[in-house]
Formats: sequence, structure tokens, C-alpha cells
Amino acid sequence: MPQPRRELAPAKLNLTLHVTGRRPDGYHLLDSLVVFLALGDVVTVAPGPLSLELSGPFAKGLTAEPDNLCLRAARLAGHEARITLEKNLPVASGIGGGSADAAAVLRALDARPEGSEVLGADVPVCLAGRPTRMRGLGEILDPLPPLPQLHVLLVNPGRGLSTPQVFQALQRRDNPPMPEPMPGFPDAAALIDFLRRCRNDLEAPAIRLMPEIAACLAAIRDQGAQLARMSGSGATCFGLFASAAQAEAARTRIAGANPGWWVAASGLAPANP
Ligand SMILES: C[C@](O)(CO)[C@H](O)COP(=O)(O)OP(=O)(O)OC[C@H]1O[C@@H](n2ccc(N)nc2=O)[C@H](O)[C@@H]1O
Ligand SMILES: Nc1ncnc2c1ncn2[C@@H]1O[C@H](COP(=O)(O)OP(=O)(O)OP(=O)(O)O)[C@@H](O)[C@H]1O
Repeated sequence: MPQPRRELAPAKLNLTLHVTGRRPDGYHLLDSLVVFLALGDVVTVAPGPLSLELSGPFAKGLTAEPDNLCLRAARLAGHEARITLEKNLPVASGIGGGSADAAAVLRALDARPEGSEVLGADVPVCLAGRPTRMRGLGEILDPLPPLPQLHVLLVNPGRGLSTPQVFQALQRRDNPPMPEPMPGFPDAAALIDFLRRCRNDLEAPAIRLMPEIAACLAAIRDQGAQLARMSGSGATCFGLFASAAQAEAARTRIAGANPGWWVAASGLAPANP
């Protein structure tokens, strides 16, 4: 690594998240349509001894301790590096922050160590960085053709939510998977129509643990979203809007009415990282 390298760690969005079973070791089987957004954290790596410097609006929610996923990723790859992390995404929020950061560090180091999923179930899909049907625990990845552009609004109630607690609060663990095979999506309307027939099975247990999630979903629906749903294990919710202007107008109104919430509008990430 002769030169410093900069990598975007795009936010991950679970457009669907079906929980289809549970293994004896407690891990859950998933079936999820995962996409990446044009916003995210920013990672740089430069030559030097292993270190981490944090900046950005959500840096205060983290420490540069050895368990930070950026440092764990570099150690797994066997690389020394001076890493900086601009933390733009809320921590523990269901949009993949830590897994996205770990994948961005591995990309910046040109490293693809065996067993990267030990860093997080979402790390393999974040390394792929493109629209994917994700199954198993997160390790079975079927890339999808490029999707129609979506106009996404993200709303987070301003508190982190623990992923294991949400899985524990799930009442049914043998829910139906997404249709097989996945249909094609000629336009955004076809994709949104498909998404409406799918689910995030973690939404109900997450709302029981954090009722503000229901308020985020209601605020998104009130702004005329074509679809409102939670991503991952929450608490971040997303709305899909007919245009970027409508998503931006909804962002302004929801942020204005809810000072403690994190609200952002974005499109999908460009086709391939
Ligand atoms: C919910 C998702 O975000 C969907 O994309 C991911 O499955 C979670 O990804 P992640 O945050 O990278 O997850 P990890 O840090 O590996 O796991 C956190 C915890 O979530 C639970 N977990 C995670 C993945 C999975 N397939 N089954 C699980 O039950 C386990 O209790 C695990 O201890
Ligand atoms: N670089 C990092 N960014 C975010 N969280 C990190 C990082 N390193 C370690 N963590 C820890 O990982 C935990 C989960 O954070 P993360 O942001 O990955 O969860 P999440 O947004 O729920 O992701 P997912 O959608 O993959 O479940 C947090 O409690 C945090 O302390």
C-alpha cells in the first residue's frame, strides 16, 4: 500500500428481511434483498503502524479500541495501517455501519481474508457492495442485475438497538422466504410492488423493544412514501419516494419536526464499487 487510499463504506439497506429459520447454535437463517446507498462512512488507510482515528458526526458513539471493526478487519487481513474513519452513519442502527466499515478497510487494503464473516454477518454482502439476494446467515450471496433507481429516505429515532436482542424478541422464526426465483424488475414501480408483498420480520420485535420505530414509520408514511419499512435489526427505517425532490422535501419536514432524529435522503450507490 504505497499511497493512502480512501474508500466509501456505503450504508446497507435491507429492502426485505425474511427470517426463515434458526440453527441450533442460535444464529438465524435469512432471506434478504440488500442494496447499498450513495451515502455512508468514509475510510482511509495509509502506510504506518496499526492505528485508528475517528471523526464525523457519530464518532462520539464509538471508541478507537481494538474491538473497533476497522481494526479487527486490518488484523484479520494481517496488515499494519493507519486508518481514519469518518463516522457519518448512526451506530448500531441496522444500516450496516460496522460491517460496511470493515468491508471498506478490506477493500482499501486489497485484502479478502478467509472467514471475513467472523467480523459480522453483513461483511460478505458489504464486500460485494451491489444489489444482492442474501441467504443463509449472510454468506449465500446471489448478485442481482442492476436495479431501477430508488429515492430513499432514512429515519432513525436517535437511539441504538442491539441486534441480538431484536433476534431474541422474534416470536416466529420459521417464516416463508421470498419468492423463488426472484422476478425481474423493469422499473421502480415493479420493484416497489414486489417489495410490498415482502416483509422485514424483525420489524415487529424491534418495535416492541423501541416503540419510537413505529413513530418513524408513521412519519415516513405521512409524507406520502410508496413504501415504509425498517432496515436490518433497526432502528433505522426507510421510505421509498417517487422522486428525489419528494424524498428531500420529506427529509426537511421530518427533520424539522423531530430534532432528536437522524434523517437523510439518498439514491442507490453507483452500480459497482
Ligand atoms: C440483521 C442483519 O443486519 C441483516 O442484514 C444482519 O443479519 C446482522 O449483521 P451483523 O450486525 O453484521 O451481525 P453480527 O454482528 O454478525 O451478529 C450480531 C448478532 O445477531 C444475531 N444474528 C446475526 C446474523 C444471523 N444470521 N443470525 C443471528 O441470529 C446473533 O445473535 C449475533 O450475535
Ligand atoms: N466501526 C464501527 N462502526 C459501528 N459500530 C462498530 C464499529 N466497530 C465496532 N462497532 C460496534 O458494533 C456494534 C454494531 O454496530 P453496527 O453499526 O455494525 O450495527 P448495525 O447498524 O445494527 O448493523 P447491521 O445492520 O449490520 O446489524 C455497535 O454496538 C458498535 O459498538
